[in-house]
Amino acid sequence: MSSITGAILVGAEERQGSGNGFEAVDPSSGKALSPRFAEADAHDVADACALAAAAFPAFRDLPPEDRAAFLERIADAIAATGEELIDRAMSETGLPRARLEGERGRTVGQLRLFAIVVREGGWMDVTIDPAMPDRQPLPRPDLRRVNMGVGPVAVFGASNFPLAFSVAGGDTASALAAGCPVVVKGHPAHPGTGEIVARIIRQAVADSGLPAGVFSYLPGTTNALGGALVADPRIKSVGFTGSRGGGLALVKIANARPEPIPVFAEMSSINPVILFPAAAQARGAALGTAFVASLTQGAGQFCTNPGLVIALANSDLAAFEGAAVEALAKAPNQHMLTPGIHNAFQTGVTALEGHAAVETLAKGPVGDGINQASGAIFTADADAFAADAALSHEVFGSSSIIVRAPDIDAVASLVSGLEGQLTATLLFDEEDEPLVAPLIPLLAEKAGRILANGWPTGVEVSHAMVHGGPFPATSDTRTTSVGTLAIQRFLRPVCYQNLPDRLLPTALRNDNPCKVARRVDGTMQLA
Ligand SMILES: NC(=O)C1=CN([C@@H]2O[C@H](COP(=O)(O)OP(=O)(O)OC[C@H]3O[C@@H](n4cnc5c(N)ncnc54)[C@H](O)[C@@H]3O)[C@@H](O)[C@H]2O)C=CC1
Ligand SMILES: O=C(O)CCC(=O)C(=O)O
Repeated sequence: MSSITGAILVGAEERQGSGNGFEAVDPSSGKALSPRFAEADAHDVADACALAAAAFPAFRDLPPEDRAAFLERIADAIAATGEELIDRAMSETGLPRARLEGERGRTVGQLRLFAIVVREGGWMDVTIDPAMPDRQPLPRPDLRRVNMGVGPVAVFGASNFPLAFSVAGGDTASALAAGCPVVVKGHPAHPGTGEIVARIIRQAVADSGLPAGVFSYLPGTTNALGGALVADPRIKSVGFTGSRGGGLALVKIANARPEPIPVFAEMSSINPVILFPAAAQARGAALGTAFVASLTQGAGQFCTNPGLVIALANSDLAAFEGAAVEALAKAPNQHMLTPGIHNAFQTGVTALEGHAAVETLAKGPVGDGINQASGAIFTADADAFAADAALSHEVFGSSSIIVRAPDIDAVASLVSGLEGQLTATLLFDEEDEPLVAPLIPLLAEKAGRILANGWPTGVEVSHAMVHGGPFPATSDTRTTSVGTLAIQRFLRPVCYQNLPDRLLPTALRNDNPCKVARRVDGTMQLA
């Protein structure tokens, strides 16, 4: 029996909503998928947020071991989902089985990684400056600092990663790891996939003996729903992956609240790739082929998609471009995630095709199905690209512009003119290094991750990863939405001055009952 009922999950309660609801659509056929999903409204938002606020103190103060075990319980249950999850995600997104199975593995892996992080305790950053009663001219008080969860977090699932960036994705995993209850606004493009995962989290909440408000799932299509969630005074932070317009709308709502809150929105990036001359000469064709593989992966529906190549306009570029044209002609035509995303892609590509200063270098094969997008590669010269800001806007999908720069100064000037990016990629050989080195500090100002001789798609979930970057890549450049640093988004530091040991939070007590590494009087002490 299917575990998908179309319900709104407000803590332990299931609701059917009052309106007509909505259906998921299979992007490969355009057909609606049953069942109908309830449309959550402001009433559901208020109830979910009230429950989350009530659950917060107990969840925040849960011993790290118990919170880690809760994350592992969710991970184990997602890992054990059989075909139903993958089949439903395939129907709702058009993504292939292997990709979704990989994404399930990544989702499980990141939950387990956060469990390790929670147990290890470094996230608390326990810092103790012991009292110095005899210090002259003034004594120093006893000061003890620890990080703790900020409160309930609103999470907006992404359309393009129905598992790893959705209901139990990185935002949810890092918020739960930080001790924050989560209210998910599910993405309307994959509500069934969302519900299966939401039910798993809800069951883990119950099996772990946690208050039901630790997790709620609100399916819905309206902006009013997302707006009400961000505006609710009990929500203390927001995680979002999606469009620039959507992310900015939520930032505006969050800033207009009587109590403004942070929004961690990952929005738009064209991920510049810089091709240096020696690399172009030595292996231009191989790089051109690899470029198209990265560009067309998942129909280009990655925020890390390489939407811009900057190269020196010399004869060696021909091999790169020629191989890219050949590879694009063979690239499989893929369904895009939703009719809306497909339309946005077509609009973006049509605008570039019609742009007076842009030449269409190659188009991929045209499919005969609906919502299918053929990839597109354009070229422009450096002055034309720099003269029109629209050319550096994200076209979400397999679309990229190769910009031909006359010399390395023009490359630097193009980089300086770019908006903030998630990634910047350098393709170079050893002989190129004198040209590469001066660009690295410039790129570090622009991007959250700088890669040498690789491709930006496919983000490792690890401790050192930064999947963030200056605006508009994200709305808050100080952190990441992938990797363990993501937990910091949902923490705040609290300092306790001169409290008796018995009244301190457990992690700050003298005998270190949480067994965490601590900085005491400026020196790190291992547990
Ligand atoms: N850079 C990236 O990582 C991604 C970019 N996109 C871009 O977003 C476009 C649309 O795709 P979606 O994934 O549907 O993104 P979206 O930004 O339209 O929607 C994401 C979520 O935010 C909600 N939302 C959007 N605008 C809102 C508003 N004004 N108020 C309240 N809630 C709002 C939606 O209901 C949905 O749950 C794509 O064509 C593409 O341009 C999409 C996915 C990832
Ligand atoms: O490339 C990846 O693995 C992550 C991409 C991503 O964050 C996105 O497309 O939203």
